[in-house]
Amino acid sequence: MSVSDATAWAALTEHSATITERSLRDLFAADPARGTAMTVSVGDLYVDYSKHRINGATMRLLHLLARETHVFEKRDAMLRGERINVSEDRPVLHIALRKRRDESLWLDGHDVVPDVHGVLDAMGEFTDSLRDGSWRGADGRPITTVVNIGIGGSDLGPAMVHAALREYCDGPDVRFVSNVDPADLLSTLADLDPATTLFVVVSKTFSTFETMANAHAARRWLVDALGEDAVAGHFVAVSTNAALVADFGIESSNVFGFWDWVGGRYSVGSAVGLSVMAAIGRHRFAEFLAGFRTVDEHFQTAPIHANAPVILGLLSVWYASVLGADARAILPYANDLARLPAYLQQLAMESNGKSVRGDGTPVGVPTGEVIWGEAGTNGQHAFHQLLHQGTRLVPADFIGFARAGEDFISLDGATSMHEVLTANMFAQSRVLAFGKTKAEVIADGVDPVLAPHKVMPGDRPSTTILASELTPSTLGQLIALYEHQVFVQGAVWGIDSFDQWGVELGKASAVELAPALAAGGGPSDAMDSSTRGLVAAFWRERT
Ligand SMILES: O=P(O)(O)OC[C@H]1O[C@H](O)[C@H](O)[C@@H](O)[C@@H]1O
Repeated sequence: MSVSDATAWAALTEHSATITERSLRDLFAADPARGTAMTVSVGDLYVDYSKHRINGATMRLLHLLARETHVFEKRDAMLRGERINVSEDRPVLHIALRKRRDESLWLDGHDVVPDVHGVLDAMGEFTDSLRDGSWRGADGRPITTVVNIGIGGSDLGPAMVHAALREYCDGPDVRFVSNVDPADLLSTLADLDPATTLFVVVSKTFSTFETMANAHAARRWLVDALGEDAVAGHFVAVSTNAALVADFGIESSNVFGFWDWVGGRYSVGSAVGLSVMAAIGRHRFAEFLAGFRTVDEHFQTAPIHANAPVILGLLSVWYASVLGADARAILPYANDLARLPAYLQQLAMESNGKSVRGDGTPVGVPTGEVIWGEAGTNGQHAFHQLLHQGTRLVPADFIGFARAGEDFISLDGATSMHEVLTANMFAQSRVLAFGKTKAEVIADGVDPVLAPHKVMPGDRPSTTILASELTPSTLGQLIALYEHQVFVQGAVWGIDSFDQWGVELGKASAVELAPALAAGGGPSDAMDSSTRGLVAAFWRERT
């Protein structure tokens, strides 16, 4: 059944007209307990969804929608290892990465948990040797810098997590190179000594052009300085493709594997997190995985009305598909989470930016939102104007923490900077929701002619996720919360959230075009007139 055929769908569409006539001021006045009732706790995360354009009836209809679209059956099919990634004929088992050693998860008669822990143990031994200095580079000195080379899921996850856990990084310096733009690699290597640098080449397929180009360039940089024999001590790989890693010249003992049932954008808890483990150590990495597990277990067991990823997934469907919101803002009030919006862009948009369902038929309703955002308070001085007074509906996710690792006293000598930061986060969601009427503006003494400019419309929805502190565990919880939210969206829409065919044609087209830009190339009549013009302009500017 297509989502638009569900009984709940017609009911939600009808209900949307009446609920959006009611302001959030009105809804809060009608139910004094709303601000605490419309909340859910999972692990260390307190999730407040009271500032959404919903009431109890909306939630009941959304629950019906989840039942009619078999969200829980689809979740259970994923957990049983069924091949729910239909277009690639693969199971989807990133939750296995977070299982405890004493648990099991059977796939085709084989328990994959011992495999997962075997790789984690190997990662632990390797990263211990980097961290204690016993892994020696070509001239006998310990490694001081790890350079992670990867792109997409092989970069965004480890880069985001490494930045987020800045306060926990006590191992070698870790840097990230992803772009095929030579500027990325050059700027990263500029101040490095090859003898104390180790490269981690991360690629699920080990055939991604950008990663292979950067890895080969890095190899040349190293070999030019230290000779061919140095490669073994300065390159390790993370991949599912052992054969291609061997062709590159990395020893099999220096390869950390994972499996095709881990999607790239769901892989930061696998060996793809090797650089993170090097930075924070294996015990902190275990805490990170335990954080995921807390939310995995909640997703599997919590009833529908108290299941945080289910609630958040259904709310995002409500906005994207029923109320017509095209975008969602991710606003972490934590500078160390500055890369979270980029990470969630891949997680959400590559998963659910689809138009057809698993069986190839059209979805029939708008799907994945445009995800964007910036760390607070920076965004307040840039784009929050549009959120507050613009014409578009952009639900926002505010993410903040009760405690800061380190803090400074603020300007008034009494409040800390972290307290001011958090006050800003609470204030933004409050003003977005409740606004300021024309009468209130005029009551402040504003000239009635100018008052419309200062009216704050309100009724701008948001979720607030408040955690105790940004730690490996709470970060794992937050990521798992979003992973499962994305799952719930895809389940309602009936799409395959685990493939990414939309990125393939662009890659093939770049390969086809590259010779036209290389020596001896140039525009050709076979090209469309725009591409021909661009290639001609490229050559004009070159010569
Ligand atoms: O890890 P790799 O195989 O190198 O893939 C890296 C990335 O490239 C692909 O184009 C996909 O769009 C991403 O989902 C993937 O994470």
